[in-house]
Amino acid sequence: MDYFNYRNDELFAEDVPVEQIVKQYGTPCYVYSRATLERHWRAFDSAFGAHPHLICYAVKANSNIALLNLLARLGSGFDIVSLGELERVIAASGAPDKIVFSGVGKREDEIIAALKIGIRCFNIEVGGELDRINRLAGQLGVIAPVSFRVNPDVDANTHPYISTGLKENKFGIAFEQALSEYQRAARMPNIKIIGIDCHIGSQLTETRPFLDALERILALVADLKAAGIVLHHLDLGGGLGIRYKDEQPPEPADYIRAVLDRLGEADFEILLEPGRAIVGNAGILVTRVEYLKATDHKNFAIVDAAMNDLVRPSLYSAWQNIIPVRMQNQAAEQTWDIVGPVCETGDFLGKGRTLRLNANDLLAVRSSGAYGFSMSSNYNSRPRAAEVLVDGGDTHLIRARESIEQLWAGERLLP
Ligand SMILES: Cc1ncc(COP(=O)(O)O)c(C=O)c1O
Ligand SMILES: N[C@@H](CCCC[NH3+])C(=O)O
Repeated sequence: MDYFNYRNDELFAEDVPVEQIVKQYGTPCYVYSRATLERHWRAFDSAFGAHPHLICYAVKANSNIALLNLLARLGSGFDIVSLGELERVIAASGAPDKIVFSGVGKREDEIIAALKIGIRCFNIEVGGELDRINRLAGQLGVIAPVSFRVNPDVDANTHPYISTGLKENKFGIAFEQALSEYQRAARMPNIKIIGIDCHIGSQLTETRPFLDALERILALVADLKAAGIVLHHLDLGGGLGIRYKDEQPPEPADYIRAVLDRLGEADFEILLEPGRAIVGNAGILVTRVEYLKATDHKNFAIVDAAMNDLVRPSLYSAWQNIIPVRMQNQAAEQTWDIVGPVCETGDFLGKGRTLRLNANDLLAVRSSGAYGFSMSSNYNSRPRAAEVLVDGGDTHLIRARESIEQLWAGERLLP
């Protein structure tokens, strides 16, 4: 359920006609719904009831500071993977002690910044990172709170590019090495072990792989306890999928109930790092049809958004629904490839879509709130799209469309 619906054949974002947003801000344009974003976050948070927990929204899914700030106001924590994301959370008034820092390649300056600001936890993904954090914490005279991201080697049953919990993936400490890494950490003077972490992949549509991973993690937790290492929290990562087409992912409440049922009396604080499930269906990408091009083989609708704005179709062959902003019956129904202006054959937003189209029509690509703007680029020297947040009947420009001059800001001619 979201808040992008038709009223009298016209698409609305909450109470605002999408056409009105386009008149004000142009295309291509990302449009987000505050009500949807907040409802999705609360669905995770409330499912825990009284069980100690922290929802750490995965900033990479959509890192606009207005959205981060709305989540911070709800009490959200944040899962970050870079200094840039750390600074975004701070700029959005996120609480440092609710930040967990994931990622396989944390640089020294990133670790130092996180230690200085006092984040909740480092999710360590490689042995050398433990040594580095211990050394830098010592230099700063602080104790670093850590957990290890363990690779449980379970099949998340998702697209191979977004599966992260198999032993051939680069992520996390190998399951077999985890115990000895924890023991090594326990001997370090500037390290405090507080938890364990895993994240097995993204766009998961079943509960089973999550529970398989949890089983592996709990086995390790028992081994750690036997070795005298007691944990405060379990971080089960993100990855819960959304409906793009006909997927039927579990509701957050179903997933969380299954986790809590399995935990029984165990009173670990549970951390989750959902990204897509919170913001994916809270956003659309609005684009205008520039030209219609019919050939003997195919019909192309050439639109003004492209793979630089939304790369998921090109990168993962991801299917996202494309719908008209205004339903109309004048044009004949035909099958279209919806393509962008970028000079790549792989530049498409959707293929084989049956639509009634005229040049100049507006289209909305649904489910674009996650990994849409945050993965956008300037390829072909295309300024990045505007981002607009709708709140009931109000619209807020939360990121201005990039100007042409911004494209080469920072570049220099030789003297
Ligand atoms: C460590 C980590 N946590 C959380 C997420 C968020 O994943 P999702 O957007 O699928 O919930 C990701 C991305 O897959 C990740 O790599
Ligand atoms: N960017 C991917 C998901 C990767 C998640 C990052 N760990 C997508 O659009 O589906």
